[in-house]
Amino acid sequence: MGTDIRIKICGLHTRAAIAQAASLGVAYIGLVFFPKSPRHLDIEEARALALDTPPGMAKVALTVNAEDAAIEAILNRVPIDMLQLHGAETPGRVAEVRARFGLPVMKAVGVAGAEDLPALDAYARVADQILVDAKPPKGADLPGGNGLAFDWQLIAKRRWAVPWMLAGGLTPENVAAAIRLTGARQVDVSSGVESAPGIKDADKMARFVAAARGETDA
Ligand SMILES: O=C(O)c1ccccc1N[C@@H]1O[C@H](COP(=O)(O)O)[C@@H](O)[C@H]1O
Repeated sequence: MGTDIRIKICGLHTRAAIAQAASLGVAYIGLVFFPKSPRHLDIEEARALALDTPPGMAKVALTVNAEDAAIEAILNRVPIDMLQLHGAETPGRVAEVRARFGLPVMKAVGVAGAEDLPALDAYARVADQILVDAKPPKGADLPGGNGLAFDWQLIAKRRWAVPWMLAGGLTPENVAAAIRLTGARQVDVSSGVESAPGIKDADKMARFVAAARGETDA
Protein backbone atom coordinates (compact mmCIF):
# COMPACT_ATOMS: atom_id res chain seq x y z
CA MET A 1 0.00 0.00 0.00
CA GLY A 2 1.20 3.58 0.50
CA THR A 3 0.70 6.96 -1.09
CA ASP A 4 1.33 5.57 -4.58
CA ILE A 5 -2.16 4.05 -4.60
CA ARG A 6 -4.20 6.01 -7.12
CA ILE A 7 -7.75 6.69 -6.02
CA LYS A 8 -10.83 7.53 -8.07
CA ILE A 9 -13.94 8.90 -6.40
CA CYS A 10 -16.93 8.60 -8.67
CA GLY A 11 -20.25 10.39 -8.75
CA LEU A 12 -19.14 13.72 -7.30
CA HIS A 13 -21.59 16.50 -7.90
CA THR A 14 -20.77 19.39 -5.63
CA ARG A 15 -17.89 21.86 -5.64
CA ALA A 16 -17.26 21.08 -1.99
CA ALA A 17 -16.85 17.36 -2.60
CA ILE A 18 -14.52 17.99 -5.54
CA ALA A 19 -12.45 20.43 -3.48
CA GLN A 20 -12.18 17.85 -0.74
CA ALA A 21 -11.12 15.17 -3.23
CA ALA A 22 -8.39 17.51 -4.43
CA SER A 23 -7.18 18.22 -0.92
CA LEU A 24 -7.02 14.47 -0.24
CA GLY A 25 -4.79 13.99 -3.30
CA VAL A 26 -7.29 11.89 -5.23
CA ALA A 27 -6.05 11.07 -8.75
CA TYR A 28 -9.36 10.87 -10.64
CA ILE A 29 -12.89 12.17 -10.19
CA GLY A 30 -15.83 10.55 -11.95
CA LEU A 31 -18.69 12.58 -13.44
CA VAL A 32 -21.72 10.39 -14.10
CA PHE A 33 -23.80 10.92 -17.25
CA PHE A 34 -26.55 8.34 -16.75
CA PRO A 35 -30.02 9.68 -15.95
CA LYS A 36 -31.07 6.64 -13.90
CA SER A 37 -28.23 7.27 -11.45
CA PRO A 38 -28.69 9.41 -8.33
CA ARG A 39 -25.24 10.81 -9.28
CA HIS A 40 -26.30 11.93 -12.77
CA LEU A 41 -25.20 15.37 -13.94
CA ASP A 42 -26.57 17.26 -16.87
CA ILE A 43 -24.00 18.66 -19.25
CA GLU A 44 -24.08 22.24 -17.98
CA GLU A 45 -23.80 21.14 -14.34
CA ALA A 46 -20.84 18.97 -15.28
CA ARG A 47 -19.23 21.80 -17.23
CA ALA A 48 -19.44 24.17 -14.27
CA LEU A 49 -17.94 21.58 -11.93
CA ALA A 50 -15.21 20.55 -14.34
CA LEU A 51 -14.16 24.14 -15.01
CA ASP A 52 -13.91 24.64 -11.27
CA THR A 53 -11.93 21.46 -10.58
CA PRO A 54 -8.41 22.10 -9.27
CA PRO A 55 -5.67 20.95 -11.63
CA GLY A 56 -4.03 17.61 -11.00
CA MET A 57 -7.10 15.37 -10.93
CA ALA A 58 -8.19 13.58 -14.09
CA LYS A 59 -11.85 14.21 -14.89
CA VAL A 60 -13.49 10.97 -16.01
CA ALA A 61 -16.84 10.96 -17.85
CA LEU A 62 -18.86 7.85 -17.04
CA THR A 63 -21.35 6.82 -19.72
CA VAL A 64 -23.45 3.70 -20.27
CA ASN A 65 -23.95 2.40 -23.82
CA ALA A 66 -23.79 5.99 -25.08
CA GLU A 67 -24.06 6.77 -28.79
CA ASP A 68 -21.39 8.92 -30.44
CA ALA A 69 -23.70 11.95 -30.44
CA ALA A 70 -24.17 11.76 -26.67
CA ILE A 71 -20.42 11.46 -26.04
CA GLU A 72 -19.76 14.30 -28.45
CA ALA A 73 -22.31 16.50 -26.68
CA ILE A 74 -20.47 15.95 -23.40
CA LEU A 75 -17.02 16.54 -24.86
CA ASN A 76 -18.13 19.70 -26.68
CA ARG A 77 -18.93 21.36 -23.35
CA VAL A 78 -17.03 19.58 -20.59
CA PRO A 79 -13.24 19.36 -20.34
CA ILE A 80 -12.82 15.61 -19.87
CA ASP A 81 -9.56 13.66 -19.59
CA MET A 82 -10.83 10.08 -19.81
CA LEU A 83 -13.96 8.17 -20.83
CA GLN A 84 -15.30 5.38 -18.62
CA LEU A 85 -17.58 3.02 -20.54
CA HIS A 86 -19.76 1.25 -18.01
CA GLY A 87 -22.34 -0.54 -20.13
CA ALA A 88 -22.39 -3.51 -22.48
CA GLU A 89 -20.01 -1.89 -24.98
CA THR A 90 -18.24 -4.58 -27.02
CA PRO A 91 -14.45 -4.61 -27.49
CA GLY A 92 -15.10 -3.29 -31.01
CA ARG A 93 -17.12 -0.38 -29.65
CA VAL A 94 -14.39 0.42 -27.12
CA ALA A 95 -11.82 0.58 -29.93
CA GLU A 96 -14.17 2.76 -31.99
CA VAL A 97 -14.79 5.25 -29.15
CA ARG A 98 -11.08 5.45 -28.44
CA ALA A 99 -10.24 6.16 -32.09
CA ARG A 100 -13.11 8.59 -32.65
CA PHE A 101 -12.67 10.79 -29.60
CA GLY A 102 -8.91 10.58 -29.04
CA LEU A 103 -9.23 10.22 -25.28
CA PRO A 104 -8.07 7.35 -23.08
CA VAL A 105 -10.87 4.87 -22.50
CA MET A 106 -11.40 2.83 -19.34
CA LYS A 107 -13.78 -0.11 -19.81
CA ALA A 108 -15.69 -1.43 -16.81
CA VAL A 109 -16.06 -5.19 -16.71
CA GLY A 110 -18.45 -6.87 -14.27
CA VAL A 111 -17.20 -9.91 -12.38
CA ALA A 112 -19.33 -12.38 -10.45
CA GLY A 113 -17.53 -15.66 -11.12
CA ALA A 114 -14.59 -17.25 -12.93
CA GLU A 115 -16.59 -17.31 -16.17
CA ASP A 116 -16.33 -13.51 -16.32
CA LEU A 117 -12.53 -13.40 -16.27
CA PRO A 118 -11.84 -13.94 -20.01
CA ALA A 119 -13.67 -10.69 -20.76
CA LEU A 120 -11.02 -8.84 -18.76
CA ASP A 121 -8.32 -10.13 -21.12
CA ALA A 122 -10.39 -9.22 -24.18
CA TYR A 123 -10.99 -5.64 -23.02
CA ALA A 124 -7.38 -5.23 -21.89
CA ARG A 125 -6.43 -5.63 -25.57
CA VAL A 126 -8.47 -2.61 -26.68
CA ALA A 127 -8.90 -0.24 -23.71
CA ASP A 128 -6.33 2.03 -22.08
CA GLN A 129 -7.40 0.81 -18.66
CA ILE A 130 -9.82 -1.75 -17.31
CA LEU A 131 -12.07 -1.27 -14.32
CA VAL A 132 -12.77 -4.54 -12.55
CA ASP A 133 -16.19 -4.09 -10.95
CA ALA A 134 -18.86 -6.32 -9.43
CA LYS A 135 -21.45 -7.57 -11.88
CA PRO A 136 -24.78 -5.86 -11.07
CA PRO A 137 -27.63 -8.02 -9.76
CA LYS A 138 -30.10 -9.18 -12.45
CA GLY A 139 -32.66 -6.48 -13.13
CA ALA A 140 -30.68 -3.73 -11.34
CA ASP A 141 -31.35 -0.20 -12.54
CA LEU A 142 -27.65 0.64 -12.48
CA PRO A 143 -24.83 -1.35 -14.11
CA GLY A 144 -22.52 -0.06 -11.36
CA GLY A 145 -22.59 2.11 -8.29
CA ASN A 146 -24.58 -0.50 -6.38
CA GLY A 147 -22.20 -0.84 -3.45
CA LEU A 148 -21.78 -4.52 -4.26
CA ALA A 149 -18.44 -6.31 -3.93
CA PHE A 150 -17.33 -9.48 -5.74
CA ASP A 151 -15.06 -12.27 -4.55
CA TRP A 152 -11.65 -10.56 -4.78
CA GLN A 153 -9.96 -13.97 -4.63
CA LEU A 154 -11.00 -14.42 -8.27
CA ILE A 155 -8.47 -11.83 -9.39
CA ALA A 156 -5.90 -12.15 -6.60
CA LYS A 157 -2.51 -11.10 -7.97
CA ARG A 158 -3.75 -11.19 -11.59
CA ARG A 159 -2.15 -8.75 -13.99
CA TRP A 160 -3.11 -7.32 -17.37
CA ALA A 161 -1.08 -5.50 -19.99
CA VAL A 162 -2.82 -2.20 -19.20
CA PRO A 163 -3.37 -0.38 -15.90
CA TRP A 164 -6.43 -1.56 -14.02
CA MET A 165 -8.61 -0.33 -11.21
CA LEU A 166 -10.53 -2.27 -8.58
CA ALA A 167 -14.15 -1.23 -7.93
CA GLY A 168 -17.36 -2.56 -6.45
CA GLY A 169 -18.54 -2.17 -2.90
CA LEU A 170 -15.30 -0.68 -1.61
CA THR A 171 -15.57 1.16 1.71
CA PRO A 172 -13.24 2.74 4.27
CA GLU A 173 -13.56 -0.53 6.20
CA ASN A 174 -12.67 -3.00 3.43
CA VAL A 175 -10.45 -1.16 0.97
CA ALA A 176 -7.17 -2.05 2.70
CA ALA A 177 -8.02 -5.76 2.66
CA ALA A 178 -9.12 -5.52 -0.98
CA ILE A 179 -5.79 -3.97 -1.95
CA ARG A 180 -3.80 -6.53 0.03
CA LEU A 181 -5.62 -9.44 -1.55
CA THR A 182 -5.78 -8.31 -5.16
CA GLY A 183 -2.57 -6.28 -5.44
CA ALA A 184 -4.56 -3.39 -6.95
CA ARG A 185 -2.63 -0.14 -7.35
CA GLN A 186 -5.76 1.84 -8.25
CA VAL A 187 -9.18 1.80 -6.57
CA ASP A 188 -12.53 3.37 -7.41
CA VAL A 189 -15.35 4.11 -4.99
CA SER A 190 -18.79 5.64 -5.18
CA SER A 191 -21.47 4.47 -2.75
CA GLY A 192 -18.95 3.48 -0.06
CA VAL A 193 -18.21 7.16 0.63
CA GLU A 194 -21.83 8.31 0.70
CA SER A 195 -24.26 9.00 3.54
CA ALA A 196 -27.23 8.41 1.16
CA PRO A 197 -27.41 7.57 -2.56
CA GLY A 198 -25.63 10.36 -4.42
CA ILE A 199 -24.59 12.30 -1.29
CA LYS A 200 -20.85 12.17 -0.67
CA ASP A 201 -19.75 12.17 2.98
CA ALA A 202 -16.61 14.15 3.83
CA ASP A 203 -15.62 11.93 6.75
CA LYS A 204 -16.03 8.72 4.73
CA MET A 205 -14.02 10.17 1.86
CA ALA A 206 -11.15 11.06 4.20
CA ARG A 207 -11.29 7.66 5.90
CA PHE A 208 -11.37 5.85 2.56
CA VAL A 209 -8.28 7.64 1.28
CA ALA A 210 -6.36 7.07 4.53
CA ALA A 211 -7.30 3.38 4.57
CA ALA A 212 -6.37 2.88 0.90
CA ARG A 213 -2.96 4.39 1.65
CA GLY A 214 -2.47 2.13 4.63
CA GLU A 215 -2.53 5.01 7.07
CA THR A 216 -4.99 3.29 9.40
CA ASP A 217 -5.10 -0.07 11.16
CA ALA A 218 -7.84 -1.60 8.93
O1 LIG B 1 -22.10 5.52 -9.64
C1 LIG B 1 -23.07 5.34 -10.39
O2 LIG B 1 -24.16 5.85 -10.18
C2 LIG B 1 -22.90 4.48 -11.59
C3 LIG B 1 -23.92 4.43 -12.51
C4 LIG B 1 -23.82 3.63 -13.64
C5 LIG B 1 -22.67 2.89 -13.85
C6 LIG B 1 -21.64 2.92 -12.93
C7 LIG B 1 -21.73 3.70 -11.80
N1 LIG B 1 -20.70 3.78 -10.87
C8 LIG B 1 -19.49 3.04 -10.93
O3 LIG B 1 -19.69 1.76 -10.32
C9 LIG B 1 -18.51 1.33 -9.69
C10 LIG B 1 -18.77 0.78 -8.31
O4 LIG B 1 -19.48 1.67 -7.51
P1 LIG B 1 -19.70 1.40 -5.94
O5 LIG B 1 -18.44 1.88 -5.26
O6 LIG B 1 -19.92 -0.06 -5.75
O7 LIG B 1 -20.87 2.22 -5.58
C11 LIG B 1 -17.57 2.49 -9.71
O8 LIG B 1 -16.64 2.19 -10.73
C12 LIG B 1 -18.35 3.67 -10.16
O9 LIG B 1 -17.55 4.40 -11.06
